[in-house]
Amino acid sequence: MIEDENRIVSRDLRSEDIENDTSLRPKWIEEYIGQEKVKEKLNIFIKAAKEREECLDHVLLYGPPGLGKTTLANIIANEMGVNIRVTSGPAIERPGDLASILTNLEENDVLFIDEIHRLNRSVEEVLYPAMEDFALDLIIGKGPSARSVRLDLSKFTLIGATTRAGLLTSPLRDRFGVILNLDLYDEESLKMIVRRSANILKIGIEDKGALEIAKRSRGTPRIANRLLKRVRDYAQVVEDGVITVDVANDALKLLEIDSLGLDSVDRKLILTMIDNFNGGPVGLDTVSAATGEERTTIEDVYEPYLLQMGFLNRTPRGRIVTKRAYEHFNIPYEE
Ligand SMILES: Nc1ncnc2c1ncn2[C@@H]1O[C@H](COP(=O)(O)OP(=O)(O)OP(=O)(O)O)[C@@H](O)[C@H]1O
Ligand SMILES: [Mg+2]
Repeated sequence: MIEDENRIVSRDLRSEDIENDTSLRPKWIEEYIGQEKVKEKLNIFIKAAKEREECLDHVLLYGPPGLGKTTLANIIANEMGVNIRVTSGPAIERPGDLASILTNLEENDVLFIDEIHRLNRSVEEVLYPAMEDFALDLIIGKGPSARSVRLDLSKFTLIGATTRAGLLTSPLRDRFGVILNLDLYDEESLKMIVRRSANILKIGIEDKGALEIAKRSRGTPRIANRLLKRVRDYAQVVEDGVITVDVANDALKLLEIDSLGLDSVDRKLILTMIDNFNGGPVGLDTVSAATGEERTTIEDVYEPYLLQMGFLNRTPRGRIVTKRAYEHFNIPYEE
């Protein structure tokens, strides 16, 4: 995903997050905050699979970046008591690469494929029999003498992650027994995530300070953790170290994050739609051309939050800016 590296509210992974992501990542379902429906289902499926001493059915996780898909894949492997092998769609270039990963899995292991929608077609075709029959179909020889040989694989659980389930081809999507949708987090869950992270990082924080960070995290744990670290810097240098609501407010103001967590790109999207298209309806491709932001980036990264905030409506005729958005930006709204 192409995005400005400096965007502090970007949901994408940045180098500073790598340390964050590993130390702050919950390891068990119990520690995983929010996403109650997802956890409830997983708890049942995991318990049932363990009782039958079988591996878990293949799982597809989808939702915007930074909501905890990678975290959940690791949790599933942990709860099942098996190894996890991590890779990603773009990293598996040829069918042979996938074949070698698959033949090296041990019984019941988890294979996690991030960005699974980016697998190329020839690689994807190797996955079909692997997922369905735990088998690999190899072609031996060339031309008229070529024949197909079937190789058995150990049973394994494939966990795929993607931003939108609709990006997968239907034969691939149909082979997942469990499909779980991660939603943006509510304020209360994000506040708990901020408090948990502060505790791990030994940062003093007041409840209202945590809430202030939660409110501006665009429903995304990765952003909440990143803001927490930046606010900590501010608290340490300018104040006496504890994150109070005032410290949080001052620090976030300095970071140019508005009261709802919107940043310059969000503003550009909404204001372009208002100024150039009278608030819509306007098609996504037109918005993309007018703002210079990629269509998929708009769809996967910006829109989910703007929709959740009730700033945008999706209609068959295109996107429409709502009255709420006009009010937030102090622009008169004409019915
Ligand atoms: N439910 C949660 N409770 C506590 N922390 C969470 C939760 N979900 C995510 N996090 C934290 O948010 C960060 C990002 O999560 P993760 O890397 O799993 O997101 P992702 O969905 O895989 O993102 P991407 O799509 O960019 O790969 C991690 O550091 C993790 O600690
Ligand atoms: Mg991830």
